[in-house]
Amino acid sequence: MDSELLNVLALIMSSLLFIVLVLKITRNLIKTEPSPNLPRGPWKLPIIGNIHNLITSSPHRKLRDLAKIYGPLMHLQLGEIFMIIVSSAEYAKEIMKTNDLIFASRPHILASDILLYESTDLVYAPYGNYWRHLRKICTMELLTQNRVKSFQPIREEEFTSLVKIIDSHKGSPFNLSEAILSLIFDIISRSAFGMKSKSQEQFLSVLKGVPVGVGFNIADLFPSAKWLQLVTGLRSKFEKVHRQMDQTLEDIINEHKKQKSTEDLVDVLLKLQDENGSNKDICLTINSIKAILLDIFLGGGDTSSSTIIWAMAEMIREPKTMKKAQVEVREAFDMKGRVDESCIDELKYLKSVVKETLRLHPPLPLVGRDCGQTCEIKGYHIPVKHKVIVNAWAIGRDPSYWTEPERFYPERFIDNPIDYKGTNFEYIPFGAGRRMCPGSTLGLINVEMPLAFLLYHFDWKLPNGMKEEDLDMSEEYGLSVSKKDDLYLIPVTARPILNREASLQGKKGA
Ligand code: HEM
Repeated sequence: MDSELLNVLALIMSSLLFIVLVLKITRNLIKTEPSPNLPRGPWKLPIIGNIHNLITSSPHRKLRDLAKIYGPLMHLQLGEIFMIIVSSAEYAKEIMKTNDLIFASRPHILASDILLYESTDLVYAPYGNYWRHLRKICTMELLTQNRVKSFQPIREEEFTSLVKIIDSHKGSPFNLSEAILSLIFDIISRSAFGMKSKSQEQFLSVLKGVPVGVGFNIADLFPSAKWLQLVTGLRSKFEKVHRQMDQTLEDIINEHKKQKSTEDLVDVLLKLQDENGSNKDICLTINSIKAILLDIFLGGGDTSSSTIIWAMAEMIREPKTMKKAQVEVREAFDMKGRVDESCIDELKYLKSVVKETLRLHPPLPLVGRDCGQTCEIKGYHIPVKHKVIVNAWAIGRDPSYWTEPERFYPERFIDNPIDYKGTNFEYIPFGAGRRMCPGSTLGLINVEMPLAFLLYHFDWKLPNGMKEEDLDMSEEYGLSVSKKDDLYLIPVTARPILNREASLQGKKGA
């Protein structure tokens, strides 16, 4: 939770003590109407409700602890906002499948209004014709299997140059977190915007300043108190970042209008804008294009890079797992002398490593929806406009579905039909239902391939004689939940990178 929030809370709390006492006395004197059967929740303080229950930097953990007491469907009040917290696969299915249409919009937040062009992007657009139109563009044009495949040369080039950089640091501690973050953002920006340019570098540096804690900040919890947006400085922070990002996107789009190069996502969107000129109902404006590009950039970058780092951190703590993954990758690619995407489906164990990483560390642990219409879920009353948060992280660690849930054990996914499609509600790292992530194909290839490269070319050791169990696995909330401390590892080159000609000759000889 934000530090501004803590300051404001301290003020509110002290002035509330008196009110609480008065209310406690009057509560017993006034007879209330029988309330509908709302899910249970912790006792609520006046005005702040349950904010004090959530003072922690890891809301998904705190919410799981509360759900252990109050149940898998829990009612909370955070300031002016009423929330239903879902912490079991059964209730997640009720929200994301049985009643998916009722919960098809997302909660309204200040950040998306300012940063994402009044929520005209795909992630935050309210459910309706406009959202359907954007979703179609994403699933049929921008993020299709073929489109993702078309970016293969970009990925291979970037992975190869990463291996060269790591090789030049062999034998000494290397900041893998930093290198992977910039690798993934380079790949996404080259795929979305074309070749790297001056404005892209600027875009990346601007994004590093995006304020964290989106969704649980004080301005979102007291939306009617607009002054809070000013006092906390949140509005001006968001507006500053927005102005910088907007200028960068404007430059990128203008460059694309002038120059014709290999087709990237900006070109596809501009083409669709021309074709849609006659469709007055759904107009793809330049701002919608910018908003979609931000979804791809923000949605696709941090999620993949944090998953890669969690996977490497978990494997370094479990040397047998890392060895097993390395043996598999090396057996698959030793004949070719290099890693390529054509064999990725053969890497069953590596895929299980990624699945297990996403079970323990879903980059977006809390999936937000809005209740569009009063309804009943298994006998509980869910009022319209309540926010619904599905705790995908807690569900992925629920002992009712997972044996030894806290253990990193990729073997659990071998010969196990559970997949990412959002039909197994005990495993929903990409969400489920109509708002499910449309970028899973791109996201997964951007995780699996770099891991294959890292495991094929290098052995890895912890620096300074650190023991496996001493590696700090603390989390940090940002655009996604990532490992708090950068992961430093010592690379030992096991398979030096061959130049393309040499590897092709090796192939011919074989
Ligand atoms: C490891 C990688 C990723 C993970 C774990 C992930 C996870 C998620 C989750 C949990 C949601 C919410 C789903 C729901 O409400 O049911 C989501 C939505 C979304 N994701 Fe991803 N994502 C990843 C990569 C990507 C990539 C690469 C892109 C695009 C390039 C992307 C674009 C989006 C968009 C646009 C939405 C909003 C969809 C809508 O509301 O209709 N994601 N993602």
